[in-house]
Amino acid sequence: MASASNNESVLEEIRAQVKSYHFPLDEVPRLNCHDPRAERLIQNEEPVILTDTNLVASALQWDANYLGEHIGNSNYTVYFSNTHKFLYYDDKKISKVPSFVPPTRHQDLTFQEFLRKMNKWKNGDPWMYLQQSLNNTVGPRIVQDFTAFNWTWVTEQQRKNKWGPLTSNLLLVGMEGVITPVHYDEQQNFFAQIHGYKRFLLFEPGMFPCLYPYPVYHPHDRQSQVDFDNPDFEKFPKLPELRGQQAILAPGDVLYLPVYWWHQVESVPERGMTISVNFWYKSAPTEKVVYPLKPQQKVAMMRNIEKMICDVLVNVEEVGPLMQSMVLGRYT
Ligand SMILES: O=C(O)C(=O)C[C@H](CCCc1ccccc1)C(=O)O
Ligand SMILES: [Zn+2]
Repeated sequence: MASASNNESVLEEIRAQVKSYHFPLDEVPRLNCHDPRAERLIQNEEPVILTDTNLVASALQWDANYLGEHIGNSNYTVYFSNTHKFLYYDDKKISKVPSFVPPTRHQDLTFQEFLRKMNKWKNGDPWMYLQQSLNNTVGPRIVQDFTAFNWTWVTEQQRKNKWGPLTSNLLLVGMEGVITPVHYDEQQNFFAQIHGYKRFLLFEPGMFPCLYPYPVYHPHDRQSQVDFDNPDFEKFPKLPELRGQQAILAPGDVLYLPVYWWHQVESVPERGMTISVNFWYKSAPTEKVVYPLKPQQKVAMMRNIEKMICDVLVNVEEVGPLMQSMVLGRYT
């Protein structure tokens, strides 16, 4: 296990190597999970990198060969992209947008088939990203490692923060350099880094007006329309107001990624393949509404309003014009 100090020096090296963007980035605090400041950040639903949780200590031995040997021969969803970006889309919403062209393809492969493709990958081949919820088809050794996760700590966090049930653990195995573009999720997330280095760009929910998500009915619902590598300031005039934080995760680190917080995830280039497991929890129900509403609550409300208008109008082409006639010249 790398000592804390040389983790810090590698992280410093990576901070110097990673790409900079048009917006400023502060550093997400990196704290020992026993530090009361860490607890307070989690209670305030703010991101924090937690060290010494031992959440996935039993998996720190995982690498491509270990997984190839022990994970079993069931199928895993492997995404393919002609670029290093993997923009997620919801298959179930494609019917609503006939012109939609999926930016990635996916195939079910055994882990061993995935590894074979990885080992013979050459420039010009599609990029690959394995993304699959862990299930009971994994081999006994992986079950043992999974059982040995620090469930005491994470379950205590779930209880203290009044979260709902754990909904899934997504296993992520990415080639170096792959990127999941900026989006938000509707669940609380403890993101555990197991192998390799991942860089998160994080933006608070209140940055919604600067990130221009696709319509709720669109297959890219919850994803930003903005391409950080080619920002269109005409189409997205509030983009210059964007500012965020970055979190670089080393093996063993756990990022608390609060619900509704925007994030882009990069497997740091030239640092090898990355292996991660996330822990998605249903968020706590709103007990007592307190005014002014939090940005997260406004996002949830906007989503409900969009969904209702889509349901009533049926033809999604009419949604924009209706909302514009409601707002333009009246609220603007
Ligand atoms: O854990 C998270 O929330 C992440 O975004 C991690 C991210 C992959 C997530 C893929 C995905 C994106 C949108 C909807 C469902 C699945 C990565 O590590 O590349
Ligand atoms: Zn996400």
